[in-house]
Amino acid sequence: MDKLEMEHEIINTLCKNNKKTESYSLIIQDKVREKTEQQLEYVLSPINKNVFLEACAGSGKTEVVGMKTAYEISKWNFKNKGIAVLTFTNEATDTIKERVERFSGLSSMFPHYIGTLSAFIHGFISQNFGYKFFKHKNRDGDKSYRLVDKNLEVFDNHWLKKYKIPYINNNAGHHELFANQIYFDNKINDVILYQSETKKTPLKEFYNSSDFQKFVNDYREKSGNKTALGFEYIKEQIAKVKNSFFEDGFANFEDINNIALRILKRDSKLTELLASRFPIILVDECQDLSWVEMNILNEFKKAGTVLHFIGDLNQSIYEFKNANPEITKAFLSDFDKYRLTDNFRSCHPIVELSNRLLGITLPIRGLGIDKVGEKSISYLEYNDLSVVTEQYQKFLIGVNISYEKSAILVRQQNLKQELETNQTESKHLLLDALQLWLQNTPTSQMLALELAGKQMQKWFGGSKTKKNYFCPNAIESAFQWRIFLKNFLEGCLANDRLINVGDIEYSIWYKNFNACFLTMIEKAYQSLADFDIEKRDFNTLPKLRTPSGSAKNKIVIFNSKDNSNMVPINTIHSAKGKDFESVMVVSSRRNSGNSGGGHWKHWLEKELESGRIGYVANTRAKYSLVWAVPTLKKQEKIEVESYGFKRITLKDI
Ligand SMILES: Nc1ncnc2c1ncn2[C@@H]1O[C@H](COP(=O)(O)OP(=O)(O)OP(=O)(O)O)[C@@H](O)[C@H]1O
Repeated sequence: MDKLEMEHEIINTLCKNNKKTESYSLIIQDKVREKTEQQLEYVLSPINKNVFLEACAGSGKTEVVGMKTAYEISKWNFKNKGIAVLTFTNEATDTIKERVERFSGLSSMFPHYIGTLSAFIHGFISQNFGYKFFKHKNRDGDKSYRLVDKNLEVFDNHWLKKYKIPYINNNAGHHELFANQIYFDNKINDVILYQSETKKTPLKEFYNSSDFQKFVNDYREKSGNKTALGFEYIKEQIAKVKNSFFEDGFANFEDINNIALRILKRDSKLTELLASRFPIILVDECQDLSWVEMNILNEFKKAGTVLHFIGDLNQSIYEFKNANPEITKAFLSDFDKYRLTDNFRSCHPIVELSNRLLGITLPIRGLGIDKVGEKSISYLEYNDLSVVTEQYQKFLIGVNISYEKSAILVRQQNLKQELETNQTESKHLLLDALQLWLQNTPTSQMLALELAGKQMQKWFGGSKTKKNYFCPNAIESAFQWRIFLKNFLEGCLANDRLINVGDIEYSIWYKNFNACFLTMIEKAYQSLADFDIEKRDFNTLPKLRTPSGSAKNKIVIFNSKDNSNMVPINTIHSAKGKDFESVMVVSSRRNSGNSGGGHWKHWLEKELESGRIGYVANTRAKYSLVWAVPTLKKQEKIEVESYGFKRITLKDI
């Protein structure tokens, strides 16, 4: 079919319902005619074949998925089975629903389903049938699972104590863990011990660690049993706790996916039933599928469901949840391929640069307007991060792009916080911490804890870094340290003389503070004492002295930056799927191994996730892309400029 014939077919199908008004038909005609041949070809792609629509950044795939869905459901004749369109976020679900409603003229989607993949897996599989495969106490006829977050802390959820994981404790360099913090990883066939997104340890690794091996060997020596505490035994003991967690009707997010996969693998009849309920499944942003999610969909495929995957493997940035573009690519090898290679969002220089950096050889075209000419790709060197935002804002004024339509993107939260908070060094740590605590915003309170921690560690001793709010080495729980700081600050707030600082001198505040701080620190310490290796006598602490030169000055209220008139700062992950007229991607200062894709050199890595992280960031920009990088050496400058980046000079800002 040529373009005209394709348009005709789609318009006729979408408008065939007599009830549809003339204005609706006109909108549909416009919308269909503005589509490219590639876009129309996908809308008309067969739904009896597995298809991969490889859609480059900015290619309008959301709209295409919406039109495809509307086209198929306009032809649909079944009442008891339908198409499932699966996304990864509620926001994406809403956008697709809105498009489908607009293109189909329908307001009820039944028997079709548009929703997140998680809601689909949980709602149609695990919550309905999990109890058949795992023991479930089935209280009052409720056979579902209550989802318990992996990050839920036992501190204010004492009920979790019942599910404490045996053998995992501080002796082996680990915190206590509870059943909500462990899950099975099918891909590596091992249990994962979860402490945080950056600290997940496979059980085998934990078991073989020198600390744990020492514990095992000591035990064997003491008990005279040379085979005691073997790996399989420990694993079984852990499984017992996990099973009782399930039995009581609890599960974490990963468990729910595992339960679904187990159901589909064990019960082919049920899988066939589910596959016949959803004979077609479309997955938007398929590059974000984790290993287990892909295997769940594979069970549907084996039972007869046709899969349409839509996405961009170059934007695969969820390694931490086990999403791997190589595995996705292998899975897609027998799918029919369709492509969208026109980027309508970004101007050509930005598209060309992004492709070159990642080594993309597809003929992707940048069709967005080129509004700022040779300033489309620029770099800004910094010595001092605190002035970068201001310089970028001046640059934006120069190229006539508004702050609201721009974004500053960073890889990591800590860089975001650093850019958001006031960089002027605080001289009056506790006084400033109290003022910030009173401001009661997440950012100001984080900074308050940091300042309070910095002062406290001078008294406690032993902390080297500002990580965990300067938690001293002798304190075994960084979490309890945070609580202690919070309790201390809140204790101070009860004292009017410490918070009413208008028109008084610093020396007076310090005098007031010294008069009462002992009581407050002792009170806050009560909850920390159990986690402190050292014994403390706060009576021996020196009094806090007014920093020299400020005694007779009136107190100036410490302020975190007023963020209301600033370019918003986002992490790259949270900017996925969005676009901005100008984007400044800020590189971390150092190219250390653990900056996880945060340094500009990582964005030049073609084969690695860090390169894709850079790609996602770069392709958010429509007219202007700026890299803020720490001052470059001569060779580095040559390298950056070889990609076409133009240096932003003082005269630009
Ligand atoms: N055929 C077309 N002609 C003109 N503009 C189009 C066309 N198709 C899509 N667009 C526009 O291109 C822009 C980019 O679309 P969209 O944000 O849906 O891209 P995307 O494929 O989801 O990108 P990404 O994967 O990078 O997030 C939108 O403003 C959309 O309206």
